[in-house]
Amino acid sequence: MSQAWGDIHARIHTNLRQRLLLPSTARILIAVSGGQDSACLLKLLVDLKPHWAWRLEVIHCNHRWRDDANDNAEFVQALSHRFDLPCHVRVTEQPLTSENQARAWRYTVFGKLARELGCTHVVTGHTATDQAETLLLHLFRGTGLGGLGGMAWSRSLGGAYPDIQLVRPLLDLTRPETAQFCQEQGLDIWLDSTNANLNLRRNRLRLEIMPQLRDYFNPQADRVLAQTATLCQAEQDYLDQETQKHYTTIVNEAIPGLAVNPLQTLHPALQRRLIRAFLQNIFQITPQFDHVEVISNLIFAPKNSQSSPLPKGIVAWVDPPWIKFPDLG
Ligand SMILES: Nc1ncnc2c1ncn2[C@@H]1O[C@H](COP(=O)(O)OP(=O)(O)OP(=O)(O)O)[C@@H](O)[C@H]1O
Repeated sequence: MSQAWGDIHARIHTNLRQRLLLPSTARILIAVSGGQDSACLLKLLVDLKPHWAWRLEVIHCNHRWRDDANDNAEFVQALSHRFDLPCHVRVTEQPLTSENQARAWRYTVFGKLARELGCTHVVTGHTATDQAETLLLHLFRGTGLGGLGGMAWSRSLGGAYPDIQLVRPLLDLTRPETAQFCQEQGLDIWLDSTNANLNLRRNRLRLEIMPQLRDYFNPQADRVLAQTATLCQAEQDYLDQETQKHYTTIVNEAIPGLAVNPLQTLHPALQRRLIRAFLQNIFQITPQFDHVEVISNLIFAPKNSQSSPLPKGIVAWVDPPWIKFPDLG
């Protein structure tokens, strides 16, 4: 056993044990695109299977995006058969026009198949590098704490499949590590031609910017950014709870308005969150930073002060003890 294999094997095993990610004897559906991360995931679970007595199955989703999509599916089937695992391929019937749509379709497929097969867990090959890239993409786009939160190690698949857990056992491995693992294991990987397209922001980040961050700023850049994402997630969860706690005291949906006096006593972070939640719930708008600031500025403003217009032409005004908003019915 090579050093790297032993090291990664032990790290995954420890994470599985300490975080209670995948119980012994569980029936597990492994999501495999054929890329280096999910190939690494597949091999690691196969290696660890004797210890945990899992039953493993593989799912590959064919988005029909590329001419070689069928070859990609056959590649995953061959990889699965090499390890004696049943492989299920699902092909989309409707054309998928965006990454988000494709992801939503994949997760429905995962849930449906897991239910059919009696699998309690679906696992994906998301890594610390994915966490780091997502955090940077959100930062550049402009975001609050919410956009900086990382993916969880384990969560319910949700929707129609709340009883099925989505687990990401590789969240503290980096892409360079999964690449090295695949190479040392002599594991063929499927090279997705679209991954080389530098017009896609994530590819630019993955192929050019992340290597520079590792070389010039911190060799552990992926991991420290992923840790930041984890911290942001926890703080986001806490602030969400606090927002919920104050919402009914501050918000009057019938007026509709915000109660100025209790709002004045809160920290600006909570004030902003309450305003955002109010605008979303009452007016179904997704407020930008400036929209929330415009309302924040009314919290200590004199009577009859007005905001500049928000989306849908909404203008708020101060009428103590309320900041009032128009009733759009
Ligand atoms: N077509 C697919 N079929 C099954 N699972 C998929 C598919 N695409 C992605 N996944 C799952 O989601 C995870 C993250 O997807 P993402 O698109 O970030 O990875 P990728 O670049 O396609 O490939 P990989 O992560 O395997 O290197 C994958 O590791 C895999 O577990």
